[in-house]
Amino acid sequence: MGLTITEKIFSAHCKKECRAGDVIMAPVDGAMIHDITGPLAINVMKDMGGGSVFDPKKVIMLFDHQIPADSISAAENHVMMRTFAREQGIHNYDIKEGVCHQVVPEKGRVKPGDIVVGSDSHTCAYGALGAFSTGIGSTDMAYVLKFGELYFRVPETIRINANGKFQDRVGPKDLILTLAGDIGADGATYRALEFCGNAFSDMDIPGRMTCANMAIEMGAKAGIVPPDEKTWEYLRGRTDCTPFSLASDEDAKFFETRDYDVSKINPKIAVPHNVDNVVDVTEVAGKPVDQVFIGSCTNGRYEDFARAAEVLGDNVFSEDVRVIMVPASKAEYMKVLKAGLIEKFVEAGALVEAPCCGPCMGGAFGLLAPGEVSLSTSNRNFRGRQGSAESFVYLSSPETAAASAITGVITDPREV
Ligand SMILES: CC(C)[C@H](C(=O)O)[C@@H](O)C(=O)O
Ligand code: SF4
Repeated sequence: MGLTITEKIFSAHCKKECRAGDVIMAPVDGAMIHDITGPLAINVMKDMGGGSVFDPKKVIMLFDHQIPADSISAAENHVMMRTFAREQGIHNYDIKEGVCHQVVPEKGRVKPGDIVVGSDSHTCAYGALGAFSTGIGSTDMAYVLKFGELYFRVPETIRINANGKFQDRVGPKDLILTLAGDIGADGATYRALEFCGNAFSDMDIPGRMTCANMAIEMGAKAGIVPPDEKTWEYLRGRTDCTPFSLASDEDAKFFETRDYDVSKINPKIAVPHNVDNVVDVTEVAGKPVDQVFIGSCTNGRYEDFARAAEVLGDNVFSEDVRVIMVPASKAEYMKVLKAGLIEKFVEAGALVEAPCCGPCMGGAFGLLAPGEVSLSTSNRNFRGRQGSAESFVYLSSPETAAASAITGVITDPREV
């Protein structure tokens, strides 16, 4: 019987055949730590005897959640991590580059076939580039920092066959929200999702990142798009790896296969307070919103802002809505700027902020008061996620967010 992509990646790293269900130790090709979970990982590594990290070139450090430091304790964490980076010879992107799950692929720190771990649950995002990447806890990260390997249970794979063409103003975020609603928040626990079909082969890399990013919202360890020419094109100039083929064998054993015709997918909304509480936008259209956030590692790339700008057209945003836009990285910010979209959005009434996680998890700014409603292009809508435990977060695509920011209520982007 053949092997899945996931089984092939682990087999290559362990230099023996690995099958779903095997518990193995595997070396990692990258380990990402950020300002929230990095300090604990470093302190536990020191408790384990400290010493040198396994390979400073494979440790990725950056600050993105509480930046610039929004408290004395955050500033102290940053200082502690900067000191560790200097002592260990680790390159620290500091507060300058943006959100971890945009910076890691953007800087060529992951490539197809890699195993990359990060002390952040959305590390599965790099599956968009054909890697097995997954979030781990800070104490596991301490072990990885010291030894460069970690134990894994090789996950079974759920294959998603998505074919067809999206309707206008419907796209990758609506597809991944559809999957979250169908599979459920724990429906893929400890499985790997594999994204196949021409909906993915036609999809650009940012769209694939949106989908892979949210694999964890179904409990999945990974969300992998088999590498193709688009993958290698994206990596050209970012890494020195030469293209190779990596795909599941046709006779590989899948835990489950699900088929989707994306032309039938309508704009979707995840309704508070669960990501798998997904409905067609028409079911909640007309609901007033107080704040619209376009950004995060899920939908903070130039392509996401271009989608929003296309819907905005010559309109302005509603006077009753606070529109907060945060590109996911410096590089993405510059693309949005050079395309004249910062000016367009500011003229329309938006507040455009420097790259960071921002309102996504109620961090440094953009917090909601009790009773307030946010429509967000991020990936989580748990109670209290963006502020008061009495506030409400709805999740959507950039297109739906832009349409709703114009009207002041949740709006089907196909109707503006
Ligand atoms: C702060 C970090 C631990 C957390 C995560 O792991 O996902 C955050 O990035 C989030 O999105 O909730
Ligand atoms: S943008 Fe949001 S989801 Fe992404 S890493 Fe930051 S807090 Fe987590």
